[in-house]
Amino acid sequence: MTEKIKVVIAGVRGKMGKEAVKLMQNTPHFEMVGAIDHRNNGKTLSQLNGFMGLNVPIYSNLDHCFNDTQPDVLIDLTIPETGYIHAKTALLNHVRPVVGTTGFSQEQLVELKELAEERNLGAIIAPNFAIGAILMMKFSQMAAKYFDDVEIIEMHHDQKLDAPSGTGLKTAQMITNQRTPKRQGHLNEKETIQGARGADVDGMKIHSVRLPGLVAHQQVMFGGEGQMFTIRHDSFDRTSFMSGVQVCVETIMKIDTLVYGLENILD
Ligand SMILES: NC(=O)C1=CN([C@@H]2O[C@H](COP(=O)(O)OP(=O)(O)OC[C@H]3O[C@@H](n4cnc5c(N)ncnc54)[C@H](OP(=O)(O)O)[C@@H]3O)[C@@H](O)[C@H]2O)C=CC1
Ligand SMILES: O=C(O)C1=N[C@H](C(=O)O)C[C@H](O)C1
Repeated sequence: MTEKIKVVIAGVRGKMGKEAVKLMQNTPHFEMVGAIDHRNNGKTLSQLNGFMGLNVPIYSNLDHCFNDTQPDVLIDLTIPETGYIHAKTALLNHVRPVVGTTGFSQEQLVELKELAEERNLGAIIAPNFAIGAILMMKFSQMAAKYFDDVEIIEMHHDQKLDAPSGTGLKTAQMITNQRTPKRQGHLNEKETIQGARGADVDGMKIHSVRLPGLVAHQQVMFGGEGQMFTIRHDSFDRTSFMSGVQVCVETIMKIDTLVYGLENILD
């Protein structure tokens, strides 16, 4: 019998955290050994609303949690500043981080990659766990070879902290690998209200929409002579992310470097 993968989840009370806990319960080869929650140190999950019967210890301090529970993997679903500290602390404790939290800087990604490689540990930072979103990004990268003019519109719920979204930023980076930098729009274009034309990556634009009712949506629009090509993905429910989380937890046990983006580990 293969051994179970022992997992700690940070951000358990959050929208993504709750789904990740269900994934643990429904996956026989995963075992949730601890939870990180800055408000409920010392309790067990079963003492919180919505986690009936789950006798999992809660910690606010990662070092204590790792020392007591000896996990293989940390899944982080918190906020940008905390997610970065959690990923770093995990690697320093020989625990492999699967990070869904978005909003990391380029410097933070480089630092975590160096740390993972120094320690020969797997680490995955996945701006989007949904397979449809990965395909949207890959197809956008393909299309960018033929269209230089592109605008990314990412749309999320209004509780989101980071803008642009991790997915929007990753899409722009993937397109940049194919597209010759080009300043889009009219040469003399002027914003009469700052920000009207969106964020700029090598002359391509990213627009962030935040509205109640949305979950996670993105469309990538390519314009050419007399034509428009639009690639769109919608996550209507956070269950859409969970098969990707599962693949990450399984894969991270077999790699010894940091992978940024699920597209790099899917067959
Ligand atoms: N990669 C992907 O596919 C996806 C990534 N995300 C990302 O995942 C992250 C979480 O999203 P979501 O679940 O919607 O957000 P929520 O706001 O619903 O959940 C965040 C959770 O993190 C907790 N938290 C905040 N600070 C700390 C801390 N210092 N220590 C421990 N826990 C902390 C919050 O607790 P409290 O409420 O008490 O502050 C809350 O329970 C975001 O960065 C989001 O962008 C989201 C969806 C998909
Ligand atoms: O905050 C969210 O909700 C999401 N965050 C990720 C992102 O920033 O791209 C993934 C998904 O879009 C949902």
